Amino acid sequence: MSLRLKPFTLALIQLGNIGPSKADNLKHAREMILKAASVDRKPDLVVLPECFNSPYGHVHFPVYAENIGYSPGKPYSAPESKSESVQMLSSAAKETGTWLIGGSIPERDLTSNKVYNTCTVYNPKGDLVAIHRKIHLFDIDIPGKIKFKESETLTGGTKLSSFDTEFARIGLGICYDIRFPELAMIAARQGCQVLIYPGAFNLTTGPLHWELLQRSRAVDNQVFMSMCSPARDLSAGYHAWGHSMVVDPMGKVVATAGEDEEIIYANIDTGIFEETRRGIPVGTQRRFDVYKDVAQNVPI
Ligand SMILES: NC(=O)CC(=O)C(=O)O
Repeated sequence: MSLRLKPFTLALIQLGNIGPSKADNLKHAREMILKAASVDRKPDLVVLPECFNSPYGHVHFPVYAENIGYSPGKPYSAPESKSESVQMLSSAAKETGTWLIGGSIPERDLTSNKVYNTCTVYNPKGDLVAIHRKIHLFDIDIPGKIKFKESETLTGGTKLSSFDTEFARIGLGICYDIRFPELAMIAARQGCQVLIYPGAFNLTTGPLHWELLQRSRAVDNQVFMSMCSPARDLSAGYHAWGHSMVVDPMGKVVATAGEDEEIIYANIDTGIFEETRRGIPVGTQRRFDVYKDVAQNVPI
């Protein structure tokens, strides 16, 4: 059963200065979380970008990976986690008294020794309440433009993830996951009104696809859709697109960042959510009797 969407304020931290020192990255992320929360109208939910504690690249993931003490099917525990990133995120959420989506970090599962690109989520008491392992790995090759193969060192997650707050049910994904509309549609059908995907598009795909995909997922599912990127750093090995964004259920961009480090805020308005669903009732007009072969895995 879906809980009711209530108005809330979302803050996206388009984090800059992500360099080789994990300690510096964590220190800077912590300062920015405190800064994001120290405004007159404190945000209810703060979000960090994909891979905020490590440079983004398959060679870096195993080197920066931390075990976060997570075993599928077992309860999460931030205070017991030995992960320095989890410790920092948990204490920052508690100190600010806000919900926190901790971007993503490379995570090592000690049982399998596999490495994942993992998002962790904290409530205002600092409890670790949700985890999302990036499901669709970013393996692309556009000749002369960009070649990237996360699967060289990462394993894809196998579970859909969402969490409930007092103001919304929120669906999670990470970056490339947005290209697979099924994930967003299932989340919406499970009652998520807001989808938040930490992400790091690049200078080839970003200009054409970053906004288009977010507006598409928002309109398809009549949800708020948001992606939070690192700032662009042309001295880094991977050049992130930036332009962290929040889109409303009508597909309107309600907040967007530039390329540099920046914190943007968006007021999530329940009126537009209800009006959109009432005015264009696609949620009740679907023809699942006609879409039978969607679930058949036939490559195109
Ligand atoms: N970095 C990603 O996971 C995805 C991306 O950059 C793209 O889809 O384009």
